[in-house]
Amino acid sequence: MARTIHLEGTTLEGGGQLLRLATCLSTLTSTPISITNIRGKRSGGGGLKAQHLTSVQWLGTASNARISGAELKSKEITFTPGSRSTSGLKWRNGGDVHIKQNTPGSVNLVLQAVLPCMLFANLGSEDAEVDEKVRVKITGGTNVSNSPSCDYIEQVLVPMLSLIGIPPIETHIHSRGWSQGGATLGSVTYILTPLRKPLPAFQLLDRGDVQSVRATILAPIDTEQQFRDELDVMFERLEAKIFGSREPNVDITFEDSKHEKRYYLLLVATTTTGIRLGRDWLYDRSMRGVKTDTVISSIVKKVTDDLIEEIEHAGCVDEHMRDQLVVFQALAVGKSNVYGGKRKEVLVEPSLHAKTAHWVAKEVINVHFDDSGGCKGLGFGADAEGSTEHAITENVGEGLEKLEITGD
Ligand SMILES: Nc1ncnc2c1ncn2[C@@H]1O[C@H](COP(=O)(O)OP(=O)(O)OP(=O)(O)O)[C@@H](O)[C@H]1O
Repeated sequence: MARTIHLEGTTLEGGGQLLRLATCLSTLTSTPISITNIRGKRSGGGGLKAQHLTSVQWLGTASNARISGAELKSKEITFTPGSRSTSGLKWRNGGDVHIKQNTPGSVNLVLQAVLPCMLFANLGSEDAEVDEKVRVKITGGTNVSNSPSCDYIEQVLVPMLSLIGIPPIETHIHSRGWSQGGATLGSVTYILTPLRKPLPAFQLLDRGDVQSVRATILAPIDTEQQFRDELDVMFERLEAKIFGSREPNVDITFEDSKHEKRYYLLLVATTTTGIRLGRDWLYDRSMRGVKTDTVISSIVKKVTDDLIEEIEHAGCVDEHMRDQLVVFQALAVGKSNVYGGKRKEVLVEPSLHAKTAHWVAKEVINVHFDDSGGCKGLGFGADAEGSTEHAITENVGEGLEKLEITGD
C-alpha cells in the first residue's frame, strides 16, 4: 500500500479547492491522502460544507475508498482509495448520474471535483464502454458567489476544454439555483464523452485579438432596459480597448431572474484563436441597501473593468480559468504551457487558487509547475495500454448514479 500523503488544509488559499483537487487526483491514481484543517483559511471555522462532502462522497464511492471524517463541518479526513489491482475504480463511464444537494451549494464546484474522474477514469480499460456518453445531473446552486456559474462553465470552461482536446460538453440548465435572494435549488445536466486516449500536452500561448463579446444578464425583468443601456454606453466608451481596430461585435442576452435581489452579469470575450476570457459578478450581501440604479451601474462597471484587465494582459486564460486548467496540465502527456499574460512587462503571477492547485498536484502526483505556468504532466493512461495501472473494473459503483447529501 502506498504511503499516505498528508496535506495541510491552511496551505496558500486554504479553501475547498485544495480538498477537491486532492481527492480527485487521489481517486484517479489510487493515492491515499489525509487532509487536516480543511478550509482552514475560511471564516466560520472552516470544515466540510455540503458541497465539499458531496464531492468527497462521490469520489469515495467511485474509488471504493475507505474514508474517515466525511461529515459536515469535519476538519480532517483520510481518504484511501481502493487499489486498482484489487478492487479497481468502481466508476464505469456511460449512463446517467444524479448528484443531489439539498442546499444551493455550487453545482459547478461539485462538477470541478468529479469531472476529471469522469473524463479520465476509463483510460486503459479494455472493457470500457468509451463510446457511451455520461449525463451528469447536479442539483444545487447554479449561480453562487465565488464559484463558476453555469453560464461561465458553458461559455468559458467548456470551449477552453475543447481547445485543449476534451470532447465537447453539453450544458442543459433545467432551473436556476441561487445563493442570493433566498436559497433556491436549481439543476443542470452536463453531457460529456469520456476520453478514449490519454490527453496530449496542450499549448495555450497565442491569445489572438478579441473578435466578439457576449454579455449575459440575469436580473429582474423591469431592469432589462437600464442594464442594456448601461452596457451599450460602456461598450461604446471601451470599444478601442476591447476590439482595437476591429469592428465591434457585441451580443447581449437577458434572462428574467424573477427576484429583486438576483442580479448577475457575465462578459465573455472570444478571440481570433478561440480563447475565451470571462468575468462576472453576482449581486451579494455587500450590495444590500444600495439603490437599484446604483446596483446596475456598479455591476456593469466592475465586470467591464475586470474584463478589460483580462484583455490587456494578453494572456490566454482569465484569472479563474488558470487554476481550473491545472488538473488537465497535471494529467496530460508531456509538457503543457498556458500563457498567463504580462502586466507592465512582468508575467502575471498565478492567482492564489492556481498556486494552491500547483502545490496539490506536486504533493499528490509529483508534477511540477514552473514560473511561466508550464507543467510536464503525469501522462495519465499513457502507460496503461494493456496494463492495469490506470485500468478499472467493469463494476458500476453502488450509489454512484444517485447521491444525495442533506444538511448545510
Ligand atoms: N467568478 C468566478 N468565475 C469562475 N470561476 C470562479 C469564480 N469565482 C471562483 N471561481 C473558481 O471557483 C473555485 C473556488 O475555489 P474555493 O476553494 O475558493 O471554493 P470553495 O469550495 O467555495 O471554498 P471555500 O468555501 O472554502 O471558499 C476556484 O477554482 C476558482 O477559480
